[in-house]
Amino acid sequence: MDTLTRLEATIAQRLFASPDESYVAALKAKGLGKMAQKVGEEAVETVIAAMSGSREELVSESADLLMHLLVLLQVKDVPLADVMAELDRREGVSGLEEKASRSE
Ligand SMILES: N=c1c2ncn([C@@H]3O[C@H](COP(=O)(O)OP(=O)(O)OP(=O)(O)O)[C@@H](O)[C@H]3O)c2ncn1[C@@H]1O[C@H](COP(=O)(O)O)[C@@H](O)[C@H]1O
Repeated sequence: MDTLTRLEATIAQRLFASPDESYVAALKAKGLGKMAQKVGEEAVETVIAAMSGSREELVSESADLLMHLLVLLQVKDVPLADVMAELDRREGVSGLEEKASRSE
């Protein structure tokens, strides 16, 4: 099982833990608005790290971003597999476009 899939399963469990014991449960208790806001904040921090931070900061902020995105997807009942399928679909589409442009 890959890291994101494992983390998705952990988050699914922790959403029902006590907010006193779990960051994920505490975030959920703050509501959808706060969960969405965190994705925005972590995205901005990732951009700042890319523009003016170290490689280490970029890795760390990217991890925060992916983790908070997984929380948001989970509470919106969107499995990570659906996002992966969309990426696979695009890869297929762009592969076809590439083939078509080569045969022109
Ligand atoms: N990967 C993470 C992870 N990445 C970041 N964070 C938390 O995300 C928060 C982000 O920090 P911020 O300074 O942006 O947020 P904050 O200090 O809480 O401030 P606010 O803006 O929310 O008020 C920190 O509190 C980190 O501890 C994470 N918390 C948990 N996980 C994973 O989620 C699993 C479940 O965690 P629990 O729910 O705590 O059991 C863990 O096993 C980990 O694998």
